[in-house]
Amino acid sequence: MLKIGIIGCGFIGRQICRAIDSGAFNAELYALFDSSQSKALELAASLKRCSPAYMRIEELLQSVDLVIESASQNAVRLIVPQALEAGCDVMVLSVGALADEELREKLFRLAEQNNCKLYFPSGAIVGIDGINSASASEISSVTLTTRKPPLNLAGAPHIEALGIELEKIEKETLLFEGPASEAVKAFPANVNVAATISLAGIGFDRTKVKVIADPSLSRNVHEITVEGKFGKFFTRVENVPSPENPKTSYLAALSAISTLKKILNPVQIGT
Ligand SMILES: NC(=O)C1=CN([C@@H]2O[C@H](COP(=O)(O)OP(=O)(O)OC[C@H]3O[C@@H](n4cnc5c(N)ncnc54)[C@H](OP(=O)(O)O)[C@@H]3O)[C@@H](O)[C@H]2O)C=CC1
Ligand SMILES: O=C([O-])CC(=O)C(=O)O
Repeated sequence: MLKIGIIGCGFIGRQICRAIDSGAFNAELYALFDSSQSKALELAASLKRCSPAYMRIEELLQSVDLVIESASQNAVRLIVPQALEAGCDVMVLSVGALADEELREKLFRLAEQNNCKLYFPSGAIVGIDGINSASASEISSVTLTTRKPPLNLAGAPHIEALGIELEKIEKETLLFEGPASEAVKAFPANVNVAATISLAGIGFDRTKVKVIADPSLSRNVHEITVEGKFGKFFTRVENVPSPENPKTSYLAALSAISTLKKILNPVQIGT
């Protein structure tokens, strides 16, 4: 049975643990790790069927088959290379870390050398299936427009660097416009989706991103427009934010759970 280790026991990590704990998967939730040991222990104690152990990273990587990173871009930089070197498959949620070309090439090389799989769930967006299909031919442009309630953007380096007072925003306001390579650094906990789109499509420099704060919204809205030889498509999702971490949409956790299902299931649907 596939042994799973979860790195990061926040909103997404908890949702994945609960899904495995429901008994829906033929997999064992074997180990947890979080920078807060008490958070991981609390999560483990809340589960009914599974009894994952809290482990040091080195021990966890020697014990599991699949590592699910649901922590931070920093965790991707520090832990994912070690996980691949240890022969683990890895699912990455903090995809924005892959804007760093050196890290991206290192991870792809390690995955190949160690015969491991790297999984990037669709996360909080809809349309990755279409981008995957379209990229079998030529894509000419990809644009992501992300709209969030202003306070869901709190703490982002871009907001802090410019001293933007989010609570004073009274109407729809464009806060950022630029390539995905810059967007994921400016908003590392808000537009990981831009990185996933870049990986699937035309890369971090050609993928254009707009981030808009909109006080009339209660949901996190992502729109994608893609044009290429196939024609053109537009997707829009209005995501319910997690009550525990409103920067993150519920759909992102569901997409990780769905990716796990896909990994375990012999029947594959969609691109
Ligand atoms: N791909 C996508 O579409 C999406 C990706 N995300 C990303 O997924 C990740 C998880 O999201 P979410 O569950 O909402 O986040 P949370 O903040 O709710 O949980 C993350 C947890 O991981 C811990 N953590 C952070 N860094 C490390 C580390 N280096 N080692 C161990 N633990 C660490 C945090 O601890 P502490 O609080 O102490 O830092 C926290 O407990 C985030 O990076 C988020 O930006 C989110 C939404 C969509
Ligand atoms: O959950 C969302 O709406 C998107 C998000 O935070 C991210 O991509 O980092």
